[in-house]
Amino acid sequence: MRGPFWRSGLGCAETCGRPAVSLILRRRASQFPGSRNTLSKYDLPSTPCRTRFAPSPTGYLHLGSIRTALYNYLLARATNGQFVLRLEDTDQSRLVGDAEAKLYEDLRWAKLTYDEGPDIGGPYGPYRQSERLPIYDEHVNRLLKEGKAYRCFCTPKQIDELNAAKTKALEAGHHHDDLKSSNPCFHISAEESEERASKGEKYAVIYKPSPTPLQVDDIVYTKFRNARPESEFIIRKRDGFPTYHLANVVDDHLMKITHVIRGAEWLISTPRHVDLYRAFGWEPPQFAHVGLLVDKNRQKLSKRHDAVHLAWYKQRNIAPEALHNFAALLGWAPKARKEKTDFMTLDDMVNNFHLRFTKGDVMVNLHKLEYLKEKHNVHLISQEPRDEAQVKEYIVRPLETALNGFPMESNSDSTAAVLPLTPEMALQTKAAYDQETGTITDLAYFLEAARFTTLHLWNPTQFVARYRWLLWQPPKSALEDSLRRLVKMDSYEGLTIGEEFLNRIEVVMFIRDIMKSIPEEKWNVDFLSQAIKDMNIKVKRDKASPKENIYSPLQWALIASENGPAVWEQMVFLGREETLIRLDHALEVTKYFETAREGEDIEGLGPQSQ
Ligand SMILES: Nc1ncnc2c1ncn2[C@@H]1O[C@H](COP(=O)(O)OP(=O)(O)OP(=O)(O)O)[C@@H](O)[C@H]1O
Repeated sequence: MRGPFWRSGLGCAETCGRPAVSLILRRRASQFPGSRNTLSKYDLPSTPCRTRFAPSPTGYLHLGSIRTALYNYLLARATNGQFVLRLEDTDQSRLVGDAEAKLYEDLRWAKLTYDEGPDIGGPYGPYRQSERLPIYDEHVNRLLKEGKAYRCFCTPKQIDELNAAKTKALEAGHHHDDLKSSNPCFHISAEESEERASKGEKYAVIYKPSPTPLQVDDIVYTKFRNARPESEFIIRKRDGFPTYHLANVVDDHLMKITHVIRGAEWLISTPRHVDLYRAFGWEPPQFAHVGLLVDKNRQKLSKRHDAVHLAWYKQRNIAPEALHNFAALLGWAPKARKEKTDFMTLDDMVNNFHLRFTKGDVMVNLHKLEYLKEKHNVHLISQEPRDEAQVKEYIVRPLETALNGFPMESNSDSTAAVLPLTPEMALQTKAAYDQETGTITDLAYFLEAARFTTLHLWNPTQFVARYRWLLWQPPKSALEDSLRRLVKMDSYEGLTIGEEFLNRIEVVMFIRDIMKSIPEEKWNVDFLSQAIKDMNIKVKRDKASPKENIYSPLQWALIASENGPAVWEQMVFLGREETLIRLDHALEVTKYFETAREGEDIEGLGPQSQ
């Protein structure tokens, strides 16, 4: 439905007064006049602030709205003030059934506790706008009585016709301002207007704005004014509900809100709000219009555009604390340099809060979320005392789920086994992870692996998949598979297959023999790294083959992969006993394949494992 001509064309002004974002997004921050910051505005007020988060229940919370909620929460907490939740449910046509219940659930999950709200009440309730209609009526009547607004009895059809006429007139060269009050209802006398309303005729109420553009003092955008005076705008719709413009002004005033932190899509409408404050003779609150969070197409994250809601983050096991850091840092940063690199708790944020927000849209990059998730994990692990419930929820449980997705091979597994798995080979596994119950029995073991592997715990599935051979499963079937592939090749990296087999057998035997001579007490990173480097020099000197380093065959023998953490780190992690078992096993299995290959019993090497 198109709106009447006297509306400025701002979004769904015809239904609720909420702006269409695309219009606003095209207007970049740098285009806003008077955008120089003044420092004092960034400091926190010395008196308690009352802030509010006022979503509409027309969908679920997303990153953009939760960040706004967080900033308001932080300001209230940082000044010992109050954080108010208000439900802006005046756009009845867009209500989503379970949005309100979900809002409470999401805010609880996000740990953004509010002091007053629709579900808990408070001294300035009700906090659901649909329950405040008499309050808005009272204020609309006041503006009508004072001649600052007038009733429009036009039907939607008439409004469409008026709009069409206005478009035509503009096309014919008439100036926008000349047509401002060409609404016929503007000229209806106060008596007639009263009478028609009292007879039950449906009407909207239109505000007559100030003839000169008004200035907004904004913390982020400093002094802002629109180039033109405001067009007339609706403050009460034909269905009796107020538009956003009226409701937010009346509510913020009556609820004694001192600071309004909201998305920059509202900046352009704020002169209207300031105009209304003036009309009522009220002092406006302090505004801070924060940059919009946008996706890679520069589209505002919004319910209208199906931005991913909080459930997405919950499903990915993102802790609220990680989300706080992620959301807060999109357009704000703590003052102290050191803290920028640290993981912040909600309390840290409260203690470091200030009002210096960045201007302009902020594009959301989810990679940073992974980084913060990892930081949160590190925070959980290193915290003293540890919050065991959180460690369980965000580290242990996801790891167990990942581990259970990769069941350990058993001796009776006939799909891969050529050589029997000795019981000792499952040594590490049994100690750290109980496959029977699917639970981790030694978390420290996994944390240690996460410490020295490059792939951290933020993605446990990848972590476990990549390091399963190192973590809890000897690389038996993987070694066999790689050899099975090798015997079917003609050559391997410049060597014949026979030379490659010989090379592996020689190198692994050489390493194994030296490793066996290293006692337990010298089994540490320093000693092993030196020993392995020395071995490598020796092999390079003695062997004239192109495969003159020991790292690749060694990695392969230990974890059936040529990539991984430094081999000495792996050896220390596995321990002396397990390392020697693995080297023995790699040697045995390579010899076995070499014998079969020489006897050309390639097909008899057993079925391929998955
Ligand atoms: N992408 C965003 N960036 C910054 N602030 C946002 C963003 N989305 C919402 N907000 C702010 O969060 C608060 C609540 O938003 P609201 O419930 O209207 O969500 P919305 O997604 O903007 O909804 P709609 O799609 O209906 O416009 C408002 O102050 C709004 O300015």
